[in-house]
Amino acid sequence: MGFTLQFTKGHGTGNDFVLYTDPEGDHPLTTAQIVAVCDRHFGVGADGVIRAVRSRNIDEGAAALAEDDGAEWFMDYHNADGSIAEMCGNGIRVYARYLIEQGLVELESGDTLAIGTRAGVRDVQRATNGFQVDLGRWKLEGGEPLVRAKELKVARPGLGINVGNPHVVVALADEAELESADLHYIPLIEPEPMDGANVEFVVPYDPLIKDGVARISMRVHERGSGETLSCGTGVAAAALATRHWAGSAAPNAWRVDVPGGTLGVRMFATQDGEHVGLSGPADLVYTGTLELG
Ligand SMILES: N[C@@H](CCC[C@H](N)C(=O)O)C(=O)O
Repeated sequence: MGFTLQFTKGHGTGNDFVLYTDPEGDHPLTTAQIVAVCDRHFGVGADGVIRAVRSRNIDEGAAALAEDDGAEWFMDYHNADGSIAEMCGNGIRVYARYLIEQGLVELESGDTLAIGTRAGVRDVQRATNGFQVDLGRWKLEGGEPLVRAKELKVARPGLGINVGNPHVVVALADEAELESADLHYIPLIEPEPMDGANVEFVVPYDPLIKDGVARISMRVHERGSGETLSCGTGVAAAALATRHWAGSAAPNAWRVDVPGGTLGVRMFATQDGEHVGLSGPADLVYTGTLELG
C-alpha cells in the first residue's frame, strides 16, 4: 500500500539521515523502501533512515523503558541498505535536535534527554558546538583482525572496538595513504566478524597532542552504507584505538577530523566503568514529502 513519507533531512558532519515521525509505530519502512529513500539518484539520498517512534510502541523499546522509564522516544535506525544498526553517534545527536524542533521534547541547556536505542539508553545534551551524547561503556571486542582495503598494498592489523556497535580501527602510515585508500569497496576483514563491522582508517597528527588535546584524521567505510563523510561511533572508536596504541601518556580529550568536519571525543570515568562521549554539530537541512510505493 502507498504511503506519503513526510521527512526531514539532517546530518552530523555530513553523515546524513532521513528522519520521520511515527509515534504509534504504524509505519515502519520495508527494506526496499529504505533503500529507495536512501538512493542518491532516485530517492532523497542518505546514509541511513531514522524513525522517531515512542519506545512503548516498538518491541525493542521495552528494554529501553526498563533501563530508564524516561526514555520516551526510541531511535529506530537503519543503514542505507536497510540493515538494522544498534547505534549511530551522529544520528542520535541529529535525532535529538529533530525531536526538539518537531516539538516532541524540550531540552534546556544542561538538561539530559534519554533516548532508547538497540544498544541501550543513551543520554544526549546540548553542547556549545551542537549536541553531545554519552555513548556509554565501550569495550575491546573482536581482537586484532587483518584489514585490506583496495589500494592498500598489504593487509593491516586492526583493533576491534565496540561502542554499542562494532568497529575495526586501522592505523595508516600518513595522510597520503589515507587519501588514496579506495573505501568504495567493503574492506576485507580477516577473520570476518559475524555481523560485519564498520572500518575506520586513522592517521595521527604530528605532534599527536596539542594544548592537551590529541588529534587524528579518519575516513570510514560504514557497514550497510559504504564510505560516509563521518561516523560518530567510528570517531569514538578511532580515538579509543589510537589512545590504546599511544599508551598511558595519551589524554582523554580528542579531536577527530573527518571528510565532513570535526568531532570531539572525551573519555570519562563513571561508577560503572569508563564511558566515551561524542560532541559536534547536528543540523537539519530541509523537509519534504515522498510518495512510497
Ligand atoms: N553513522 C553512524 C553509524 C551508523 C551505523 C553503522 N553503519 C553500523 O552498521 O553499525 C554513526 O554516526 O555512528
